[in-house]
Amino acid sequence: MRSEGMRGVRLLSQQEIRCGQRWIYSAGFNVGRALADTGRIDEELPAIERLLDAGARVAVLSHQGNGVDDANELDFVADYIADRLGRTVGYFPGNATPDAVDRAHALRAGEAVVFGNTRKHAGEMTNSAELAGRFAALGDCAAIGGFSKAHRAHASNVGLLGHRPAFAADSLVHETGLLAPWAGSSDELYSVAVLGGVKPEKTAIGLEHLTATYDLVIPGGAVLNNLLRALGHDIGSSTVGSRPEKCLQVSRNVLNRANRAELHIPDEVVIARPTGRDFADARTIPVSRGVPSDYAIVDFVLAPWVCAKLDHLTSHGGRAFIAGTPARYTEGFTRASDALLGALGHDRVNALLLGGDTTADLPWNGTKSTGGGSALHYLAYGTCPVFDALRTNALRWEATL
Ligand SMILES: Nc1ncnc2c1ncn2[C@@H]1O[C@H](COP(=O)(O)OP(=O)(O)O)[C@@H](O)[C@H]1O
Ligand SMILES: O=C(OP(=O)(O)O)[C@H](O)COP(=O)(O)O
Repeated sequence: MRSEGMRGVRLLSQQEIRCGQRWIYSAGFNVGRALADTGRIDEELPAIERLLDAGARVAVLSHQGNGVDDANELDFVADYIADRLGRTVGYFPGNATPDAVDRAHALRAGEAVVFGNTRKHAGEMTNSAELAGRFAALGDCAAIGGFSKAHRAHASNVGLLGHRPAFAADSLVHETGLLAPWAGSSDELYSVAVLGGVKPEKTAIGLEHLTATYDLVIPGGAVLNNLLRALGHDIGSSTVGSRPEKCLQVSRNVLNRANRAELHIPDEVVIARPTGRDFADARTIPVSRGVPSDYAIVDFVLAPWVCAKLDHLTSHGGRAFIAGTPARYTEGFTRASDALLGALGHDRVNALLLGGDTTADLPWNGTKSTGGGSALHYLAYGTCPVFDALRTNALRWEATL
């Protein structure tokens, strides 16, 4: 696979910023009010600060995703940015109305305003050109950050590029560079991918592609649950994620074909009964027994053969990543995750954690990517829809700016 990366993309860092210039800054904060992990905000700060230092007027656009239910508004993000940059940063709840355009026009040189959640609009996820045109009215040129949604062709990151000259923010350059050691296959480095969490990309992209390029794939979360379904096991009320039929199909395909990777299917899983608030009656059972209908899989036990492979990884060195929390870690089911983090934390292992919840949930001081699905997309295809759109945009607007 040839990685397109940032080839042909115009970079914000190489752009001269003029005082008074009106910039739209497309980010992907997608974070709860508790700000458990500020990585997705922090990585945009240097570029936003540079724009403001140069006297630009900056309209920040971002989404709060489907999983973040305690924060539909982004006022707390504006406050956090203001605090970190030591500047006044306003908040305006709308983003595609005449009022929002007025607010953007009222920006003074060197001032930023965070606009409301772009996911409020149905047209955001369908990449409506009409909605993108209304976002575009907030500025004259666009800086595209938000690596965490680079795999999504949405109005606020891809559609916008049909209307304005656009440049990749520093965060996109940083993230694609960071991921390079984990891309492709390697005959020298033993390669381990842990795929957990609940989002369908972990199966549809991660399981589908990493089984072809890595040596060992360890599924957890909904990835494991869908694989167990595909193997005919009863999984009770275990989580299967938002696209179970698609994930079941991918799981069947992977199980029925020859893969480079060995695939860990545990002999034993930890199950518990969801009570609404937490879990009761946790116990370890053989997978073959089937999960009772009122129980869910919350964790799993690494098989002895996979523990031996992890010993090989730590003694010979290699590369590894975790995309998606392997189990219900924050609810106290830490068995598989602790074992995996122990192996990945070894100094011979080049290790990475991917994604918003994964990096917020797990204790990890090593390398992190802010992208979960987007990072898997980039590792699988060597590009993401946002980079492709930025390349097209560079050709179209070459003569301007
Ligand atoms: N077996 C499981 N059942 C239900 N949820 C799980 C399970 N294992 C992990 N999870 C949940 O997955 C979530 C992370 O998933 P996801 O959003 O896909 O990760 P990321 O944001 O890192 O891409 C965590 O909050 C974790 O509680
Ligand atoms: O959190 C995100 O992705 P991730 O869970 O794959 O890390 C991105 O912000 C994308 O969110 P979305 O899946 O609501 O589009």
